[in-house]
Amino acid sequence: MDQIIINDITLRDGEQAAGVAFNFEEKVAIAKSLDALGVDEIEVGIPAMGAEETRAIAAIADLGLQAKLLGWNRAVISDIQASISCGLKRVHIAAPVSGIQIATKFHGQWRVTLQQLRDSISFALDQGLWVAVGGEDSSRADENFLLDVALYAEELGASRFRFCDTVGILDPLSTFAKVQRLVMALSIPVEVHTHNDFGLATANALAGVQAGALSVNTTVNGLGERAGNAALEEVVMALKHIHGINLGLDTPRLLDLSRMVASASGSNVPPWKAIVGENTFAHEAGIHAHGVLQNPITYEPFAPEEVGWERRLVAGKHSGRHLVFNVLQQHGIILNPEETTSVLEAVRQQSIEKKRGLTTEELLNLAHEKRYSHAIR
Ligand SMILES: CC(=O)SCCNC(=O)CCNC(=O)[C@H](O)C(C)(C)COP(=O)(O)OP(=O)(O)OC[C@H]1O[C@@H](n2cnc3c(N)ncnc32)[C@H](O)[C@@H]1OP(=O)(O)O
Ligand SMILES: O=C(O)CCC(=O)C(=O)O
Repeated sequence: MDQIIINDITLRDGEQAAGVAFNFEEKVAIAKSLDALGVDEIEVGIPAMGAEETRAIAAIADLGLQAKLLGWNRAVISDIQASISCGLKRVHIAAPVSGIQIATKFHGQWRVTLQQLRDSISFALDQGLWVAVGGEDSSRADENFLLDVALYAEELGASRFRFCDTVGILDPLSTFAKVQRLVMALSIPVEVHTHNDFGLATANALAGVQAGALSVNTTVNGLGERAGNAALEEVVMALKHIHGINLGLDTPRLLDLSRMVASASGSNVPPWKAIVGENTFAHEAGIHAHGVLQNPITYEPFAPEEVGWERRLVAGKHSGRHLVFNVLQQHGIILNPEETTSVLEAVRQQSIEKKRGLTTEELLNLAHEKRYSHAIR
């Protein structure tokens, strides 16, 4: 399998999540962090949105980042002009391809859709731009029409075609079949763009890659329209550890990037969120901790340091003797078996009362109390 390109769209589809609005500084900082991580491409936003957005995009274009920058455009010449005025050299041009969307946006006039696509691609190429084309709602499009539009875009000079599962209705098998059909028919690379409406965005993105897509759209934390997009951190780590495709990104930066985007989007990451959630490398359950203490891979798919985390042992309702003994030992307290059992019982009780795991300080206090009560017995 060739090198896979990550085209991160946090600054475009990510920011389209309802209620999310990055300011100038946040957009620039996120672009810099994506670049430092090593993503190949960044879809920086939608220049047609107007002055504030173009100011941020132009500032990002001025940074001289390694990553290639793309502006998102409708198949409308004024959108492309706005991209050019930001200093962008690459444009993504989107056209609806499903009957549903052509009915809504172009009153069912598919010829007009194709004319607008042709005019905007030709205009962009005449201006010396690199052009990618997106088939919006590809997954619900008639497959022959989709293929015709993609071939038409290729013939007009587009350098890549984006297959969009715009409302996230595919599963990995159907994604594979639809993407493979395009890959086999086109000479230009195919990009896969997936949504998480049924929780399948990452799985579908990976299926797209397995089908031959050479480029994947991702967003940090999976931020995006409705239930979001394929999460950057999930796609990158799954490609590496499930499919053996190491993109060479500086993955220990993923955690800080996730926190930056969570803060800028005002959307906290749930603790159980893959890769960047705070429980990803936390172990409370006795059997897990017992295993991890001997060999971390017993209950971890890869080392926490790879993505910026440290492993944590949390004393709580489900803990066992080994965890309690070990955490206290790390703090210089060696308990005998009787004391350990007694601390463990108290941990369970307190955890239920507090409805959370205990902090290290709370565990240490408990250990001191129990030791003292055993000593004076
Ligand atoms: C699946 C996706 O994520 S697509 C990206 C969606 N992102 C956004 O919408 C966020 C940014 N959007 C905006 O700021 C605005 O919608 C703008 C600036 C693009 C357009 O704003 P407005 O002129 O006020 O139009 P509005 O948003 O109400 O309607 C969208 C218009 O774009 C048209 N349109 C939608 N998609 C396309 C397309 N791919 N190509 C050409 N025209 C399109 C619609 O038919 C409608 O046209 P009309 O004004 O002639 O009826
Ligand atoms: O780029 C396109 O064609 C549309 C992308 C998109 O955001 C979507 O289809 O969900």
